[in-house]
Amino acid sequence: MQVMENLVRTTVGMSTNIVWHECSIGKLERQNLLMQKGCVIWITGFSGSGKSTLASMLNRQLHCRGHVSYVLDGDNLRHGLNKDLSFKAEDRAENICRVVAKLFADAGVICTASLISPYRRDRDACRALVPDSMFIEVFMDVPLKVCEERDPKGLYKLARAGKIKGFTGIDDPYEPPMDCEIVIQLKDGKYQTPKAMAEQVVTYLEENGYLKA
Ligand SMILES: Nc1ncnc2c1ncn2[C@@H]1O[C@H](COP(=O)(O)OS(=O)(=O)O)[C@@H](OP(=O)(O)O)[C@H]1O
Ligand SMILES: Nc1ncnc2c1ncn2[C@@H]1O[C@H](COP(=O)(O)OP(=O)(O)O)[C@@H](O)[C@H]1O
Repeated sequence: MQVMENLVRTTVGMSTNIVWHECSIGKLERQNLLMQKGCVIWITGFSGSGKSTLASMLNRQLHCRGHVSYVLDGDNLRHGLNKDLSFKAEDRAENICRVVAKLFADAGVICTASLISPYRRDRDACRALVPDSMFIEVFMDVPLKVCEERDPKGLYKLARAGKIKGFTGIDDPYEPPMDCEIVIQLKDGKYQTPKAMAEQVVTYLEENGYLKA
């Protein structure tokens, strides 16, 4: 690190001689304008567990209440920003840490990231990137058997037939959270509707002060 005329030049990774610029508008001002607290809602679970369904319904509910929200979906990110990444463990880790949810949350947006994110250490690394209490981890506690029966894209069938290698839950691991903010699970022995799942998350946001400045 070098200091020259009040400018601090530094090196981060491969970026040399870079200087951090402070913005004149801070997080609190953005929060007051939007009347909400930016945060990351991180939805993790098997393929077919309902991550995208919950993300979509949740964002519809937030939008209807006048909140600014955005969805980052693993499948969608892999169509662009993350298209160079495979499903091997190190690429899944890179896939997750490249997710720009932190920036959205800093901008004041309620940002939903919906990714399998199978490894605990990768999710914890993401949590560590955002300030305290801005990271809300949601676990889709849906057994593999149910996800496999749903199989809306036919991927489990292909994985069972050995046509997709390293498929989460079949021949690749999934580590459920040990302690997360929200667990979506059976209620009265039945799966909740997408509307009820989204309401559970909205209630959490309301009770924890995210839906006001
Ligand atoms: N090998 C393997 N394992 C798991 N999933 C696979 C695989 N290959 C392709 N797909 C499809 O990719 C979607 C998951 O992408 P993610 O970016 O969320 O995965 S990860 O977080 O990097 O593990 C996942 O989408 P969802 O069903 O929405 O979870 C699948 O459609
Ligand atoms: N709460 C639910 N009850 C019943 N079916 C659901 C529910 N949530 C999702 N599904 C269905 O399960 C399948 C997988 O959902 P999806 O949201 O695509 O999962 P993921 O994003 O985790 O792969 C879809 O066919 C969807 O309609």
